[in-house]
Amino acid sequence: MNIEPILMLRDVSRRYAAREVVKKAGFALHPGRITCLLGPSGCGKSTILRMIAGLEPVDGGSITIHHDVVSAPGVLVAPEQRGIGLVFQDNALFPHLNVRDNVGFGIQSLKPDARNALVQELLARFHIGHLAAEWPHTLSGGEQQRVAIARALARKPVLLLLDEPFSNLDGHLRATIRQALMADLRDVGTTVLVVTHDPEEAMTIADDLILMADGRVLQTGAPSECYDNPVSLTAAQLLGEAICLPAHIKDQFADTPFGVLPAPGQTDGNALLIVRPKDVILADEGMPVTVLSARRFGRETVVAVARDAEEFAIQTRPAELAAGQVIHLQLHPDIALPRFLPCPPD
Ligand SMILES: Nc1ncnc2c1ncn2[C@@H]1O[C@H](COP(=O)(O)OP(=O)(O)OP(=O)(O)O)[C@@H](O)[C@H]1O
Repeated sequence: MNIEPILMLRDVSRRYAAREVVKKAGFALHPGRITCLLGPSGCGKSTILRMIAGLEPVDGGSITIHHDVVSAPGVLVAPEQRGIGLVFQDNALFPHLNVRDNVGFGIQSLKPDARNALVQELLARFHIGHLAAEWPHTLSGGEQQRVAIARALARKPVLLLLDEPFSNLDGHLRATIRQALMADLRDVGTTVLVVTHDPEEAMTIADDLILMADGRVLQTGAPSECYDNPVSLTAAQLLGEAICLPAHIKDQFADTPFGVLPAPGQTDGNALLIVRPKDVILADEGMPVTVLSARRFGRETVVAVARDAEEFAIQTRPAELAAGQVIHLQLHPDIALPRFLPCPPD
């Protein structure tokens, strides 16, 4: 991407006592884009967010906003001087202020008319104008979140950080609230970094993804690119089920349990074939596997199968399958190029 990044992390590390919890992490955030930082619990996501916000120092590497170094060993620009908005999981509204005053809290230096106009604009933009005189404790989780985000945006931050923003919302409302809120944030054009451990959430809302595990950034890129072309088995599994099968590559072709497949540009030798469950179909002939169980979910059946010592799941249309039955699998004809990883993968 040619556009100048708003924020850059270069080789950022963080230690707690002797334990390094963020290890040479690097990525860039670009203006107006929604980026999701995805990784399992404890992998260092919140620590990265706190370092970006200036709430913690870095032990190694640097963070720049536009071209200014805001964090480096011995450098720590104060949070309020970074122009970054941060909304935590609990939203942390001021309980003694109504919605209007919560939103206007950070802009008291503005003249009253300008302040009122901006608050009105944000209340309308985030569909909370009717709640202006309400107290935080009377609001639903989703409403509180809109107030917290409007309050953060009132200071016109260059970047908005959201830490697990949807984790407190009820399951059935979550997707609807998420979709509406992200649409509003897109309309505002703010640059947003969202921390989540939910792959579906990340795939749904992100323009750009950052995949993390064990303190390291594994991969950055568009969600579809990360999903279809994972750089490692760990990266593949962060975004959902990945089927991993042995392959042997020779002269740009791979010998795999699905037969011989094209493998352009791949190095000769043992490799792993990585495919998504959606890329595998039932067929009359192909790779034989034994059904372990079959469970119907709506219009799909999830079939757990075993091939030698490997077990994995595939998705298929409703089919009568019994445990112990041998079925045959092929790769979906629409699959572009199968993905191979060097062996061992990680
Ligand atoms: N102040 C601290 N002192 C010591 N260890 C800490 C501190 N903060 C975080 N850690 C540890 O650092 C690691 C990374 O924590 P962090 O909160 O960044 O992970 P996370 O990916 O955000 O996890 P979660 O999704 O569960 O919030 C964890 O093992 C955590 O226990």
